[in-house]
Amino acid sequence: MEYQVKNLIIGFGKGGKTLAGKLANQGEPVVIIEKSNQMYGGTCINVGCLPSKKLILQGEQQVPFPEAVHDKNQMTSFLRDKNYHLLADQDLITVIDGKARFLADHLVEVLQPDGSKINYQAERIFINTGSTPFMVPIPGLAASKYRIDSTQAMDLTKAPQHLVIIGGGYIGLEFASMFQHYGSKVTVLDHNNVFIPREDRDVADAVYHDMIAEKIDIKMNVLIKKVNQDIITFEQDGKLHTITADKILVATGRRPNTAELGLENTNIATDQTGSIVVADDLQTTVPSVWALGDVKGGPQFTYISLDDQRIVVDQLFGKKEYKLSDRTLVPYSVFLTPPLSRIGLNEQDAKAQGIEYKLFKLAVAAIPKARVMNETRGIFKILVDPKTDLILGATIYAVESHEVINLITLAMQNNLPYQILRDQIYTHPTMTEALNDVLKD
Ligand SMILES: Cc1cc2nc3c(=O)[nH]c(=O)nc-3n(C[C@H](O)[C@H](O)[C@H](O)COP(=O)(O)OP(=O)(O)OC[C@H]3O[C@@H](n4cnc5c(N)ncnc54)[C@H](O)[C@@H]3O)c2cc1C
Ligand SMILES: NC(=O)c1ccc[n+]([C@@H]2O[C@H](COP(=O)([O-])OP(=O)(O)OC[C@H]3O[C@@H](n4cnc5c(N)ncnc54)[C@H](O)[C@@H]3O)[C@@H](O)[C@H]2O)c1
Repeated sequence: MEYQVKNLIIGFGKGGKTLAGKLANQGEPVVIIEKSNQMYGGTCINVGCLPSKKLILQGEQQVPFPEAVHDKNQMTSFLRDKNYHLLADQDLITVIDGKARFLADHLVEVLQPDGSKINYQAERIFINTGSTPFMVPIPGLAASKYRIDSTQAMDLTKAPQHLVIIGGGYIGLEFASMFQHYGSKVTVLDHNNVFIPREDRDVADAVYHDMIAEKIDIKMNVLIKKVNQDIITFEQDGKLHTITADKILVATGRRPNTAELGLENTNIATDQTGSIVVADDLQTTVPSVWALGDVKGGPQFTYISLDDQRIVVDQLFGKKEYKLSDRTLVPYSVFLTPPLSRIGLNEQDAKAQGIEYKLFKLAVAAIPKARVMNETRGIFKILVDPKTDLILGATIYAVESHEVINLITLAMQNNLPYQILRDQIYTHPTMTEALNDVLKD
């Protein structure tokens, strides 16, 4: 069977689902294809941000792990159902279960769960297929029955006694902190010789020492030689070591979901990482085929996928002004306890780029709300341009930093001098009000 459609979206991720709603609001019909009925709404709500943050919070609140997993599952199934109906209940939107694959530039085949196939010839195609965990080629790792990914880690029936995590990036550190709260002994193995290398050393040292103080074992500069089921052999400082794990969580990055998309049948180009190559307006190398979110490479965050959708909508229905190159400020938060958040430049970037800066720094212990919350660890660092008074960047390692960072981003985005944040009336007691003090000359 072959259908002609105006808009075809492959993947029910953040960008794709939001775009589907916008297209329908413009009176246009849309077909959206999703390969798994457990993934309506995409990675974030089902197996990514929201379930992990729910488990992190419940771990901090000392909820027993099985209960926390149960609550997490209730939340994800509620959100999945809500997301499905938000689209499927609209007259102009058709949600199709099935795996999509290109047969030609504008021709897509969908393999449905019952084995039947439908073809769609589409005027416009939007690829939003996300990413999948990348399996490092360590001998024996793929065959180990102790190996899990982040999705499986969040569905365990009990917290492992000894969790070994390969990779000390976002997932590795967030899950290390989370499982430590559920009572697991946690060891993190990372091949980098520097811990969280993109951060300033004083901040990284503070995070490292706080994690070590919580008995999380972090081993850097590690070369993993082999995995024999639950035994991991690695080299560090020229010596061979072995450790035994109840579970081995592989958190060594995620790669775009392009391998099974049939792109070899098209003129859609990918780069050496498998990411779809896009222009500044997010069109691929085939006109009227766009890529949004993780699948196009670059930062892998839900809010990037959402913002990609803004670029596409602006091309289709707006002033055609908003482009990828306009997105210069992207904040992030690593949800440790306490969280580490960042926007713009830090000291090491400023020095490397020869940018002059004035540094404002405050220990979290000086903030009343931190005392109220019994979480006095961490630091605020804000860099300001001494000539213009504009904020160059901020790193906040502090409880609630994931909220405060958004206010600083807003100030930077709107070119507000730092004095505006310094002299603002803030509610009390809050972590935000620390900006009154941290920015004092
Ligand atoms: C454990 C974890 C925690 C995270 N925490 C955060 C966080 O706190 N904050 C944050 O911003 N980001 C976080 N992320 C990253 C974030 O989840 C992703 O960047 C984001 O979800 C990517 O969205 P997307 O729109 O690109 O695609 P996705 O949401 O991944 O959607 C892609 C969809 O396409 C479907 N699909 C794939 N191939 C096909 C095909 N051939 N045919 C049909 N359908 C297909 C998939 O099933 C999926 O539903 C986290 C990720 C993980 C794994
Ligand atoms: N809070 C958030 O926004 C959040 C949370 C979780 C995930 N995410 C997203 O998910 C993506 C994937 O997360 P991730 O942690 O898997 O990837 P990552 O790129 O953040 O970290 C991967 C880590 O694995 C290490 N590594 C790679 N190969 C290794 C090897 N052979 N041996 C030992 N260590 C090795 C790297 O040095 C790095 O520290 C991230 O890029 C992030 O954007 C975001």
